[in-house]
Amino acid sequence: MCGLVGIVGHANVNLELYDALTMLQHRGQDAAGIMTCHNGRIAQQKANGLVRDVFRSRHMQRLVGNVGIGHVRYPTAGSSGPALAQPFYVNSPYGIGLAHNGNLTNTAEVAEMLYKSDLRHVNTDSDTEVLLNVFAHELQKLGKLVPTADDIFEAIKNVHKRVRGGYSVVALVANYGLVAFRDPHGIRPLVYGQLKSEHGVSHMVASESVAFNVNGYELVRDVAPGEALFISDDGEFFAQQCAEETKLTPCIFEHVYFARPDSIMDGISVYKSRLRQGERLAAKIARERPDHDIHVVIPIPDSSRVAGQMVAQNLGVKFREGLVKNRYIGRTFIMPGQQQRRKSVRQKLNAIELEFTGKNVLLVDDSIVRGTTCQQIIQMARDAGANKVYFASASPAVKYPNVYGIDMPSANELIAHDRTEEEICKEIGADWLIYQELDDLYAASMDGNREISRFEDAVFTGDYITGDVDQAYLDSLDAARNDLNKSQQNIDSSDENAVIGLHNESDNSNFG
Ligand SMILES: O=P(O)(O)OC[C@H]1O[C@H](OP(=O)(O)OP(=O)(O)O)[C@H](O)[C@@H]1O
Ligand SMILES: NC(=O)CC[C@H](N)C(=O)O
Ligand SMILES: [Mg+2]
Repeated sequence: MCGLVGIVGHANVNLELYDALTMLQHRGQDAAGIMTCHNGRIAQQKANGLVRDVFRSRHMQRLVGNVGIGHVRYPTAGSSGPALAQPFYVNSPYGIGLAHNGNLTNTAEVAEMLYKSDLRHVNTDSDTEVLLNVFAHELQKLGKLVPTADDIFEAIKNVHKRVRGGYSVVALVANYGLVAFRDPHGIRPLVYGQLKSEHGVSHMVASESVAFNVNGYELVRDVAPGEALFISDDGEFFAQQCAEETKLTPCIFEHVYFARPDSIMDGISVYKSRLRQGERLAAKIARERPDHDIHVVIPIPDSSRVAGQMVAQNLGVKFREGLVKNRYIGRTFIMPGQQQRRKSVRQKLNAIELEFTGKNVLLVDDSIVRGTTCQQIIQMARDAGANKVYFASASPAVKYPNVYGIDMPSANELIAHDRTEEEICKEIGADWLIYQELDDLYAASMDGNREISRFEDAVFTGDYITGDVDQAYLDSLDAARNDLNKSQQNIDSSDENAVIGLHNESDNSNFG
């Protein structure tokens, strides 16, 4: 998952972009980038690392302009090397920078068309570079020296016809303004907000509404599936539906894990959705184990805290923070390799022994994906002297790959793939395991927005809503991105002879 932001303001927007990216850091820890435009000149800084490490004051001084975009990256295509950090840039037409959250499912075929029919060169394995070139080509075809909002929307209509998958996008068109659009299913989130001041209205588009809060912007609405926004350099706002068929089908995993609880997406408070997940999970536990002997409920920080509280409250059992999180370690699930993930769980979480010793403990997590976290935490609970260790997941078993922007490419790496619940329970070393029902997970989110009748839920069901994902595609994704191959790609990309971004700064040192 990546995080996006785009702003059209009245003065330099670099600091607002930076603050927004820090609020979106949980969506991508691999690389960060900001691109701004002033008097037709584009400036950018992007590199591997966290937001606080990538941008120094000397970069901020150069990132001038009242229009800009920003990105934090969690790779789902190509390596995690610096050449694939976003935004991407193309010089023709106009000079366009683009950042993307999601994943295209027909990248290979579109890349081939770009080369053979559109005569465009793509220099990396990034699906985002492909997406940018499709947008640029469709704009170029219109042959306008000065594009109107309608021209931009026309180009986006053609982008929707050519690409498949999940994509929320922000783009900067030099001298003209900010563009934002969302795929026809609205798989990845995108929200629009405003700040009214004595200078007029400033506009912001972002992955999550928390990016508005830090900057004092008000959430106005979600960008609709298939819809595009264009905000000109001088703040004129245009919006148009650009897809022929649309149906809001947002990713349910945002509500389980990815989004911050203080965000509101597609009209749903993520916090309330997680509270309801906890209520529903407690009800299932009470049904299945009316005479349970749980002494204490302990959440696995961070993401399961909210659901965990409701599980405890509704079961009438004590809630205790028995695991302390090291605040300087990031999210483990979105780290690129299994070795790094495994090590991070131990660095990140530490048990308070007295909450475990001699007790029957119910550990609650939001999800079990590869099983890295729960296996280690269950062992920690035993080492701390727990009597019985039960485990509850606030989402159903994750059995199938994700192809729309979450890096779960390989079914074989998922602990629940081809295993029964009993086998999973044994594998993770728990005394008992319970999963949320899919209907209950749905209800927890739908109660926040009754207009949504379906979520993108393929990791639980294997049903891919874009209709183009077949076994051959899943096999090729697995081959390209399983942990072993990915680590090789990442070694290759860190080689000093590896391709570096053509428009990158040569100096990415962190001093100054
Ligand atoms: O089964 P696994 O492969 O271990 O993946 C699932 C775990 O990973 C995530 O935590 P993470 O540490 O990434 O972030 P968090 O602090 O937001 O919970 C998620 O919340 C689960 O705890
Ligand atoms: N997680 C994402 O949204 C990834 C965006 C894009 N596919 C990349 O790999 O850079
Ligand atoms: Mg977690």
